[in-house]
Amino acid sequence: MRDERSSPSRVRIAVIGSSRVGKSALIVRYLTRRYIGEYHSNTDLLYRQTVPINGTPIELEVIDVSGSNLDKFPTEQIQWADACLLVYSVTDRTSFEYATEVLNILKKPQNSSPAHNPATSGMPLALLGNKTDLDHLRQVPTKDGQSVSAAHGASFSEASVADNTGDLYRCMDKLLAEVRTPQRSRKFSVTKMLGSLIGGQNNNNQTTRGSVVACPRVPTPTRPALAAAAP
Ligand SMILES: Nc1nc2c(ncn2[C@@H]2O[C@H](COP(=O)(O)OP(=O)(O)OP(=O)(O)O)[C@@H](O)[C@H]2O)c(=O)[nH]1
Repeated sequence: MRDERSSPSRVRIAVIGSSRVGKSALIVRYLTRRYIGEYHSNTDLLYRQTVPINGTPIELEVIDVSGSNLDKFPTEQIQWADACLLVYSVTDRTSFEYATEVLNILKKPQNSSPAHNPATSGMPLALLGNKTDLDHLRQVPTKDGQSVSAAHGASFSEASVADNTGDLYRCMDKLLAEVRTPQRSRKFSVTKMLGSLIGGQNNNNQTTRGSVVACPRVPTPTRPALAAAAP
């Protein structure tokens, strides 16, 4: 039975995956129900929106971890988050291997990885295979995603952000609902990290539409304004 008193008023999700798997498209789809086909960003983005979870308004913060810097493991972003969504493309085996690698690191015994610490232990995890509309190009069978997620205690979904299949909403809603425990202690200043994410004085590219805020760490002129996706 749910304990409403333990519900956090704010939930932070890190969305992690290789480049071009559809992380940005997925986040914007979830937050706005709209699909923007082309994004160009080589930096992390932060989105904020108030969403109702089981009838309770939750302040949702989502970090879209850029897939351009895969050589640098996203330790800070994972430590900042309450839950992680690992995204791969079913048409890209390498992206599945990267998501598996991240799950492996997160589940390694404590102290064997800088990302694994008391702040990430027990963190809700979800694995999502995107682009199921491109089934003719599929390189990752559904059963592979199922077995890897089961082995790591992560929930598993496949979805097409382009086709707006319902699984992506169920996946995100489930992850949010799983974040039931009070905010964990953190190893570093969240305020400082958010300051670096949104770029301090360089925050003049911030785009707001309703309660969705996209905050580029550095100006990214090639990224279309989020407002373009809204009615
Ligand atoms: N066919 C198809 N294309 C998709 C889907 N989701 C996203 N895309 C496309 O995949 C490409 C990459 O999407 P992005 O959202 O920019 O991917 P990303 O993971 O944020 O990429 P990085 O910013 O490089 O990390 C874009 O051309 C999207 O239109 C999907 O469900 N089906």
